[in-house]
Amino acid sequence: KIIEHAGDLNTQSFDFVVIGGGAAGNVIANRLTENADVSVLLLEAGGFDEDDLLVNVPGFFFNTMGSRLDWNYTAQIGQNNRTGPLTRGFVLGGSTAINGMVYTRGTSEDWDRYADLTGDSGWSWDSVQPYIRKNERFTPPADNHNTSGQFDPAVHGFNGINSVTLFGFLHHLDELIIETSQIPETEFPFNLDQNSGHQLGIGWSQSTIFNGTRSSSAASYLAPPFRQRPNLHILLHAYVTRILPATTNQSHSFSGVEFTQDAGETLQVVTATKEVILSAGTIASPQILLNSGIGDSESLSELGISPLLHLPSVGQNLTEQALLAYIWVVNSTDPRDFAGPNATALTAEYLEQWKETRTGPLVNGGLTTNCFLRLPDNASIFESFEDPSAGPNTARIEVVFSSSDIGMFTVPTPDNFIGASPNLLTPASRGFLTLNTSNLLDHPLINLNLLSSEFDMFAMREGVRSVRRLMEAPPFQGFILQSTINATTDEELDEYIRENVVAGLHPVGTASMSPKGADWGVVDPDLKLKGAEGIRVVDASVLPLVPAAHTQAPVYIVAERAADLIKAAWYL
Ligand SMILES: Cc1cc2nc3c(=O)[nH]c(=O)nc-3n(C[C@H](O)[C@H](O)[C@H](O)COP(=O)(O)OP(=O)(O)OC[C@H]3O[C@@H](n4cnc5c(N)ncnc54)[C@H](O)[C@@H]3O)c2cc1C
Repeated sequence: KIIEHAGDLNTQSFDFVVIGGGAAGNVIANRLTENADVSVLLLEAGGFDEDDLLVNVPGFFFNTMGSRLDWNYTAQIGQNNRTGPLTRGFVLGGSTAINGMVYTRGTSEDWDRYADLTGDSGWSWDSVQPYIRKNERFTPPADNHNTSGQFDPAVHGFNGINSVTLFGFLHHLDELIIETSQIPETEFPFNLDQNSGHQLGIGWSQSTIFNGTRSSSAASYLAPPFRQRPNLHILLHAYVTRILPATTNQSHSFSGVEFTQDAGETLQVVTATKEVILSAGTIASPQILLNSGIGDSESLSELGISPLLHLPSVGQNLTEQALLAYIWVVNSTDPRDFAGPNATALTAEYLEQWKETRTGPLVNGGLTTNCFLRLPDNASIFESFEDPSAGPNTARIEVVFSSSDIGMFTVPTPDNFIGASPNLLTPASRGFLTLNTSNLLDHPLINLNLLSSEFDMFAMREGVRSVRRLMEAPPFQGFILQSTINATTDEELDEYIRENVVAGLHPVGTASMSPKGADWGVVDPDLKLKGAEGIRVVDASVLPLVPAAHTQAPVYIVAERAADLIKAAWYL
């Protein structure tokens, strides 16, 4: 059950303590408590309100950024000395309760590369198929339209826990995008299902939405029948500060979890008799490890933290996608087609419709169509750079379309507009995260270091040019009135990009998997912390490279497999 005060727990000892109730943590909590003999305590720093409209109404997701549901981290962008927000969910459900709901698994090449890199064939595309099915339950869209020709049922699961669906409200912009994909010989061909392992081209987007309502990991994996299990305890407002060694002389065996419910005034400790599962996400998981003395010993000592385990890769290899908002002024007076100046007034009307029937413009998530692109494979940049994408069927750029995204953009003009923005999916640049102070409650220092590689700058420039070609396609004639980026030369584009690039909000890699015995990485392919007993990391931080995808589905897949690995290790 869900409780708010540690005093309401009737024991301080559990088989497993899971830190963080986000995408991964809630999968683990659910799967381990399938066995009634296993006790699990899930500690979540944020709160939970099942009826929160900000969470439940898919069309409100842009408003979650910077809200009470956001950790509100600030990160170094890595260009022109700029800083920017790095939104992460601060609520049960984690970032799945505030994200854009886009469901993309990455390509078969992405997963096969994970298998190669870690030396564990269990991470290959073929091997993770059962975990995709355990997670996914494909459901009809909110408007119950006929979906034939919009996805391939053969590559989907219909019996998993988390609902995935197609758009429930059709935008004119999407009609134009799909029309473009039907043009013979087009550079942007139609792809029936971008989650088949082959993602290139234009397709209908899939989203984690059920019956017009967001399906977060809390709504799905912690739905009432699961959260009512007597062996599952969920403690809210529990901010975990450190993981503690089992005894003072056995410093590489960990079992204690320290947390506070009163902003650090008092610290409490619970014990995991089997394992601590760290699922606090790409930012907080390495932060908790560092706070605990697990990281680069020298820099920990400099901060006054006693090093317990020397793992220099903790917080390194931070890999984040780079997004450049690209707004287009459009010739349309239909308020459903764009994020226009009347958005606020319309929102009230749309919300009434949503409340009454779970239909209307607010039932859609962040994307209703996707476009995944390669860049020219014969470009001279490849003479000096290895391709950072996973292979020839994996995109380098995604065009992020936005139509009725009320609240996302500060309206640049009084005109009506849409977004078609390049997102660099497979960056070569790497950032890092370190502690700022030894204060356990301070935010860490996050440097995303976006576009620091010359390859990434090249890819983003070409991404802008690809978007321009797309918007010049015949179906958009008469609809698109004006581009809001005037830069054309490489130099002009670079300057515009440096000034405007933002975080793609899919960071991974700060507690990376690597082969057993490797001299880099933080966890083994079974997600156990290297050189330690009693800790496993299960969340986006373990992905050694970012997939060419929005990251929630990959994290669900990792967590579903992790649950099986844990069960196998303990014969559960
Ligand atoms: C605004 C936004 C939009 C996004 N859009 C999409 C999208 O459309 N599609 C997609 O696939 N992905 C999207 N993502 C990314 C996706 O949501 C994440 O990759 C995924 O949720 C990561 O899962 P996780 O388990 O690693 O972390 P999270 O889901 O972030 O969960 C971490 C949990 O740990 C908790 N926690 C952190 N620190 C502590 C602590 N010290 N003590 C206790 N608890 C703690 C957090 O509160 C949170 O609940 C988006 C993310 C954001 C922020």
